[in-house]
Amino acid sequence: MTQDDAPLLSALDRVPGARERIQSARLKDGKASLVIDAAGLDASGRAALERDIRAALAGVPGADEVRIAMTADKRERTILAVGSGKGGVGKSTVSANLAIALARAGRKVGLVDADVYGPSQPQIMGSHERPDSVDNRIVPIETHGVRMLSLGQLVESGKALAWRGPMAANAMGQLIDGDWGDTEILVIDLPPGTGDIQLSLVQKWTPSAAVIVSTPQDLALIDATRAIDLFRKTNVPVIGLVENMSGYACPHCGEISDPFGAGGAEAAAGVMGVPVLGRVPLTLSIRRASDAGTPPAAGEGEDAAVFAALAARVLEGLNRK
Ligand SMILES: Nc1ncnc2c1ncn2[C@@H]1O[C@H](COP(=O)(O)OP(=O)(O)OP(=O)(O)O)[C@@H](O)[C@H]1O
Repeated sequence: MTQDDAPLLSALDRVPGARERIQSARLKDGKASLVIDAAGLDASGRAALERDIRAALAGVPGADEVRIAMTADKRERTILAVGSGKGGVGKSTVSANLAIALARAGRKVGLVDADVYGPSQPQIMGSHERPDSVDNRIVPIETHGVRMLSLGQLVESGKALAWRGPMAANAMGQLIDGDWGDTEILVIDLPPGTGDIQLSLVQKWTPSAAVIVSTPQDLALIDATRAIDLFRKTNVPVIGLVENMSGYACPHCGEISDPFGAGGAEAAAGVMGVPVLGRVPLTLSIRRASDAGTPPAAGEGEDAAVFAALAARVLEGLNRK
C-alpha cells in the first residue's frame, strides 16, 4: 500500500471488523479497489460489510468509484453422501435425522436433498419455506438446527420432477454450491441407485465419504452392495452401512419381530468389508414423525438416541478416513 492509499485505510478503520479482513486496498485514478477476505461470513454478513465499507468510503477524496471484491469462502467442508441401492429404504429419513443428530453433536451441518425423483426433505424436516438467492447463490433455509436446500424448494410442491440426468445434476450443483457459510458437514441425500446424479456428484464435488442405507432384505442388500461398489470404484471411502427398518417393535406389547429378515446387513457388510454403523428400528413413531415434519432426532427418547449413536459412529468414521 502506498501513501495515496492512507485515506482509504483510515476511513476503513471506522468500519468495525473491516480492517483485519482487508487483503489489499488501492486508490488510483479516482478508483478505490479493495479485496476483502469474506471467510466465515454468510450472505447477509457479506452484504452488510460491503454496505458499511461503501458508506465509509463515500466521503474519501479521490474515491469517485469503489470496487469491492470479496474472496470466496474456501473453508474446508466435509461432503458426506448418503446413498442407497434402491428406493424406499428410508434414505431420506436417515439423512435428515443423521444431519440433525450431527448438529446436536456440535457440528455445523447442511443438508442437500438431491433426490430428484422424490425430494422429500421439506416434508420430513417440516419446512416448506422458499430459499432466497443472493449474488446468484441460493441461501439455505434453517430448520431443526440444520441448514437445508432441496430440489423440492425449486419446483412447485407436488409436481413430479421429470428432469433428465444433466438437468438434474445441474440443479443439484446449484444446491451444493449454495451459500453454506461456515457449514462443516454437508450431508447429501442422493436419489436411489447408481446413475448420472451419483456419478456427477463424485466427479465434480468429490465427497469425503459415503454412508449407504439399506433394509435387511436380501434384495435391498444386493442393491446396496452395488452402491458401495460405485463409491469404491470412484475412490470415495464408504464409512459404513445403516440398517433401516431393522426389526419391528410392536407398539402394544413391545415384542420385536423381523418383517424384513435379520442378520442380512451384518453378513452383507462383512462381505463388502464395511461396518454396520447403526440399526434404526421400524417404528410407527418414526413414520409418523417423518410425515409430520418433526424428525425424531430433534426430540428426546429412544428414537433420538438411535440417531445420536449413529451420528457418533459417523463422526468416528469421518475422523478415521
Ligand atoms: N425406520 C423407519 N420406521 C418407520 N417408517 C420408516 C422408517 N424409515 C423410513 N420410514 C418411512 O418409509 C417411507 C420411505 O422413507 P424415505 O422417504 O426416507 O425413503 P427413501 O429411501 O428416501 O425413498 P426414495 O426412494 O423416495 O428416495 C416413509 O414413509 C418413511 O416415513
